[in-house]
Amino acid sequence: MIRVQNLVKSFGNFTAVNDVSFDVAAGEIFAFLGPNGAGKTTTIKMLTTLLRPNSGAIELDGLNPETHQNEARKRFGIVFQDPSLDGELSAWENMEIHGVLYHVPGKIRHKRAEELLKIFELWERRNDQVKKFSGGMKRRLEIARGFLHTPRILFLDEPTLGLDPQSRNQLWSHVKKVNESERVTVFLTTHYMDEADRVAHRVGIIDHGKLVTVGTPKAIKEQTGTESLEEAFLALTGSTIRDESAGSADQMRQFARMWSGGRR
Ligand SMILES: Nc1ncnc2c1ncn2[C@@H]1O[C@H](COP(=O)(O)OP(=O)(O)OP(=O)(O)O)[C@@H](O)[C@H]1O
Repeated sequence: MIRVQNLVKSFGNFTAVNDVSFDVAAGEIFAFLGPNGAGKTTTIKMLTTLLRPNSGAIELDGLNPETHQNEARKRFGIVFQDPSLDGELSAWENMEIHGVLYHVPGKIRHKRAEELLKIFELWERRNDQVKKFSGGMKRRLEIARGFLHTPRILFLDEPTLGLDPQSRNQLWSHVKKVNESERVTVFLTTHYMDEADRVAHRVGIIDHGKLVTVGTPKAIKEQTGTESLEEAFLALTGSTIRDESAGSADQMRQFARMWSGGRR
């Protein structure tokens, strides 16, 4: 479903993503795990056609996003770290706008919005203004919205950042439900090791732009002789994961710009 070969992205002399290769199978939940600054967001931006790689190849659902950009974009949904909902509008209206932007026909759009709002436990609150929602509810709505146009792949960049453990668990149980019922491939980034361990079928550990290992959480722990991914990370990289607050503020804006024709 996703195939990445020898991907490289440099900013000036600095190589943010350094010769990264991996495959993600259809229907898989794949976690890209690494500390802040490891190169996760840069990789997601390249996969979602927001950034052009210096070199390497990407295939999404059999398509080369460089040559089939519009077709490729229709195949995926994306939820960035920063909120992109309109707080003045209701949950239902936020879903509607997204559906219209993606040209989902009215009948299908409404049926799907209802299903997703129910799965993500927001149906009762569909007519409330989003600004009155809790952080967890807003995240759930963003993810429900990301599924609206029935993407083949959903990209989630640090979706649980800043949420309490209960909201994180709730969010993942909903994502897993859609992943299982629709076989949507989910590519997520996180620096929460425990989360990757519980949620992902397979994990890729990235540090300083290099992919250190890829495998099931179980295999990675076995390979390193450790009990947790936290320890495995330490064994593989010689350092503990740095837990800082991630703060890139411009991704949705960039995405909007990209849709209107510009690209970095
Ligand atoms: N446009 C840019 N210009 C220069 N350096 C950049 C640019 N974008 C990212 N970087 C650098 O590339 C490195 C990787 O950044 P990236 O955002 O991919 O990390 P990350 O693993 O996603 O971390 P985070 O969770 O904080 O977003 C960082 O050192 C970052 O400062």
